[in-house]
Amino acid sequence: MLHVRLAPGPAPRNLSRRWDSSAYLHSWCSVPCPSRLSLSRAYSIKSSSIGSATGLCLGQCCRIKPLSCKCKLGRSSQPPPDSRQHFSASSSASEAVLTAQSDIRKLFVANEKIGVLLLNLGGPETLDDVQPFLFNLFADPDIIRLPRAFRFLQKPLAQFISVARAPKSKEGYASIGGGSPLRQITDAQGEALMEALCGKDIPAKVYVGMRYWHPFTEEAIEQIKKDGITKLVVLPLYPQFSISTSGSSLRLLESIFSCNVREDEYLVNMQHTVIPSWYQREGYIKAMTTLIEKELLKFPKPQKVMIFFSAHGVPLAYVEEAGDPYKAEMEECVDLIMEELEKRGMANPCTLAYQSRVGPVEWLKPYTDETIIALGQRGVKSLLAVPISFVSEHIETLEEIDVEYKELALQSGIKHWGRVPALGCEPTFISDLADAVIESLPYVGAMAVSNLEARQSLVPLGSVEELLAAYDSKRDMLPPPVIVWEWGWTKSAETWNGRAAMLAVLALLVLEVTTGQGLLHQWGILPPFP
Ligand SMILES: C=CC1=C(C)c2cc3[nH]c(cc4nc(cc5[nH]c(cc1n2)c(C)c5CCC(=O)O)C(CCC(=O)O)=C4C)c(C)c3C=C
Ligand SMILES: [Fe+2]
Repeated sequence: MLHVRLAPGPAPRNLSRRWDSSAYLHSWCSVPCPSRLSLSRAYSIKSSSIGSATGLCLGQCCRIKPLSCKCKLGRSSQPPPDSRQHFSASSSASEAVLTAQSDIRKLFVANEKIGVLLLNLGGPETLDDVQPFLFNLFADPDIIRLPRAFRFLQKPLAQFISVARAPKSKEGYASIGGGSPLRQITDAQGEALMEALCGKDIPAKVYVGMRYWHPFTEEAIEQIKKDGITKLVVLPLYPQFSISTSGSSLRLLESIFSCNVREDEYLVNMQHTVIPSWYQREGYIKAMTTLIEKELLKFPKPQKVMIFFSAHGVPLAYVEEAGDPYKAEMEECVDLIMEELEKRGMANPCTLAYQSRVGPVEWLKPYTDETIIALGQRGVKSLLAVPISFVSEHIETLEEIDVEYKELALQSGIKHWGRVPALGCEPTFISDLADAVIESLPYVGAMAVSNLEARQSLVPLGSVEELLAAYDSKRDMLPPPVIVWEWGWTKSAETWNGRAAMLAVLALLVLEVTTGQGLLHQWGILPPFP
């Protein structure tokens, strides 16, 4: 069990759009926001161990030598964590600012070395990387949930699916230049963040740890260790929390820490804090709104444009069975952006849908492709696509949205199409990330220092731990069956066909693994039977 100190959560919102997966269009309603897991806080834990990554120090100004850094101390205008508010609520003023300054100054007096670990998904850099990258992704139990009895099949199944999917994926990566731009963009964001922190008088080194490709999180932790970082802020680059993204990376960190706990004194003394999600931050919301505003103005009639938020989907069971807050956070995020747009005098209609589903199970609805067709049928003529779940350009913006969905939209009767670029290194956004890091600093190691049990795990008590615990307790369960059987080529039939195919694949794999004979061995995908 961990001790964790939570910063106060966002103030309750009293304006909320009612999101209903059966409806494509949403309207304002004055109902209180439903209670939900609030993860948008900084959690402090003293970790038992920490380790590696790619450092991005830009040089002179940001060297991890706080006292000789040319950054001036005491200019920070960040409120301390205890006084943090939801951005639409008013924040208390100068007293809070002073407390923050003195908290942060204390870190310098103690001559700490501050590190920021950016967590991201990673992407194949060449076409040859695609299949091994997919293997890493599908071998992650937070991506493919096998029943406990079938866990031994996780890797053979990952091998099978990655080989089967690689040709289609390769086509996609080939069409965007032969690889994912994710590493380059994330590195650039890391550099920009380091500069922004330095500009706010916080010398820190930024590391990038990817989940499924280079630079891997393990490498980042090794580098952090080599650099002797003493206080680490863990910042997943996903605005909204999902078990499948930030959750998976945090679980990996947890396992790295607990593997090292007995043998590594440095990691035992390392203190860190996690910022699990930050979709509600003022700078992020404003930066997104500004990007949307700019693109709207490119349409012939900006006020008539349907703003079409397209989020990466997750299987429905993550939300409904495992308590993933992803959908709730996504909906609130869209509400906040739309509120900000309204404040700026724009009252466009909007829609939220989910893209990029993979495999035979049901995913969050409405689906992006079906929604585009429905909007076309309803006579919508102008559509502005807004990728909302990720802050870098990647295959799903550059290929799926820009090519596939655009084509579908034009075929569906939409005449004017636009797409909002991903945030990348947009200055307001980067500056806000730097603020998030600074606000979390006083929490680093604040609560768990004297708690031995805190050394056992990264995932803190409170919302995140509850969330992951709930997920763990359900992860053996397959998604609920489709209860109403419909005849014909329906979604229900598709789902059942998919499940039947999945079971058949599993049965074949069991046979192969137990007998050592079959196609996968013949093709050299599985090693020869001992
Ligand atoms: C918030 C963002 C993302 C969520 C949630 C997410 C869940 C999720 N993804 C898959 C399967 C695949 N994802 C792939 C690539 C990929 N996914 C995201 C983001 C989220 N995924 C990113 C940023 C990328 C990398 C893109 C790049 O430029 O390299 C892929 C590989 C690409 C492809 O073949 O389509 C797969 C497969 C699942 C199953 C899942 C939830 C369980
Ligand atoms: Fe994905």
